[in-house]
Amino acid sequence: MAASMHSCGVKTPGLALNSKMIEFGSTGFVSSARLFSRNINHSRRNNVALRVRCEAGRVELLERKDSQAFKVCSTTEKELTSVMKFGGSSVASAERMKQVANLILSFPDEKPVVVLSAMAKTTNKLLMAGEKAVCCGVTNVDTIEELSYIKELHTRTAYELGVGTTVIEEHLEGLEQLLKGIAMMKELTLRTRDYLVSFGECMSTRLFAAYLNKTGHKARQYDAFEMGIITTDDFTNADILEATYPAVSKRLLGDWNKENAVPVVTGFLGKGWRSCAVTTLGRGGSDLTATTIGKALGLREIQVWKDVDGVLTCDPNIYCGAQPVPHLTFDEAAELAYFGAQVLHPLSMRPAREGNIPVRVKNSYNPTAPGTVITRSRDMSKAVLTSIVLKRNVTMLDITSTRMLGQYGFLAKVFSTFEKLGISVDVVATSEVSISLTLDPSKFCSRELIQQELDQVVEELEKIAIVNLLKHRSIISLIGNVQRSSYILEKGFRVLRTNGINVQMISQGASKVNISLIVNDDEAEHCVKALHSAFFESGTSEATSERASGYLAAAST
Ligand SMILES: Nc1ncnc2c1ncn2[C@@H]1O[C@H](COP(=O)(O)OP(=O)(O)O)[C@@H](O)[C@H]1O
Ligand SMILES: N[C@@H](CC(=O)OP(=O)(O)O)C(=O)O
Repeated sequence: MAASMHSCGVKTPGLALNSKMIEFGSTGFVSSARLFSRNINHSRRNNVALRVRCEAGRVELLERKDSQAFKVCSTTEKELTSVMKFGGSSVASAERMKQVANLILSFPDEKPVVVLSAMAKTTNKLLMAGEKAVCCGVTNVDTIEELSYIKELHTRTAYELGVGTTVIEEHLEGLEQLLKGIAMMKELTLRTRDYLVSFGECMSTRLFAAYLNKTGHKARQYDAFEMGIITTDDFTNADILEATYPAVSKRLLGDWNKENAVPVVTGFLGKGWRSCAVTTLGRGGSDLTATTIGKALGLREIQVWKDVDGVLTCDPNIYCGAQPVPHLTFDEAAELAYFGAQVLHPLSMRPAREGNIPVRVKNSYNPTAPGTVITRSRDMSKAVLTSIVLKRNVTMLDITSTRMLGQYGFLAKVFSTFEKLGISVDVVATSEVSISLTLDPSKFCSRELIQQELDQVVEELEKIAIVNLLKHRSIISLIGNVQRSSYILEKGFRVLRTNGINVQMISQGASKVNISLIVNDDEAEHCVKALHSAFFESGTSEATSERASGYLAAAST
């Protein structure tokens, strides 16, 4: 289809607006066709927010936020269209960076904001180098193996990309200086840790932008902490603040309108609003950077490019027969990420859901695979189980009130203890006098503090209850259509019983997309495999759920 544009006046009740109408012809025009097929389009220009419906070649105005003159967003104009985020696995080497550049350029109608993570392994190596620097002495910093690895990787990549090392020299020198500082101080604070890992994203984006420029495609590198990503000062796990959205929009759109250079932005990083220091958004945080930018600019789509064919039915490291899930809702994806599926950052769905922007999870190693599309809603009529997620090494607490039945305030007292100690709870099941809940050790302040904090929790709770602390448990989350929870539970428990597994706690989240089961760590992988085989390989996956419907129909008669 071809799109032609002509000016017209769109009249809506109470508003006479100047706009353009898009008409579709009959020859190929990819981006307009996409606009057409997506049906609803959002546009933000000159502080005017529009919602338009594109149907039968016409653009109908649904909503606008003020009464100034505006233009309907047209893909024939050079507007930023999407975010394309590439994780560390996608930019692991010069060869991979070249392929990613080709991939981006293979969508000539896309005008993306590119978000990059650090080159694969870099973040872990930086953290390791920091740990070693604490105790190796200033004079030995240059012998730290991880420092040599990072220097060698980035220098080689610069040469192989043909961009020279000038763009990263300052950072490589700065990194060594920082490690010497850590060695001198003999300590690595959370704040320093964030500054240290930021070198990874700062270097990958500089190399990539330089490569695009070298190949004749105008690009501009941005450090997120200089570009308006404003966060809390919770180093290593900072939250994005609202002020980010207008700041990012102003900066990126302002520059784009002036110079039309592809923005290449560091994922994972932000700037603490009080400290003004570099912060990070938690491991895997580049996904959150991508959705935040997508929402800030009101873009059409957010793409996160990984090394797998989308979100899979379970972790492929647990079971290699995991299959791609074609469609998820924001709620399902958020639950899946929160309960441990490494593929998405736990908070990354929030901005996408708020902006109602579809997120597409794609494989940069296999770009033609359809991937997973994540949207606000989807057809659940055939959905049973979508994905199985495993979170290992959780601690479970059984808390039984020492008072009589019917005592009010028990739950409040228990939860106020967690609030006081700043510890978050994952899964909860309650009766009138007892509570079972799980705590995620990865959310404790630091590894060394885990036992100390646990002892403190138990000590506090023992003032009002008998406490039983159970370590080395796993949460298996069944993400799916909880309208079919009885069927999922019946089948799931049958599988677990056959395999001799004793479930120690069960909880169905208020989100209604997740049933969580707690089992011993050493049984968990086996459970996931058995459940996967029963739900996805014996004809009761989403694609073939009729038997489930049949079961429900039979059960209700
Ligand atoms: N349910 C799942 N679906 C897809 N990938 C998963 C799932 N659970 C765990 N993974 C792991 O997540 C990895 C992708 O996430 P991540 O490493 O953060 O990618 P990137 O670094 O490219 O952003 C995959 O390689 C896979 O091993
Ligand atoms: N480099 C950071 C941020 C990130 O998002 O990485 P990735 O996209 O490779 O998961 C990390 O390793 O946590």
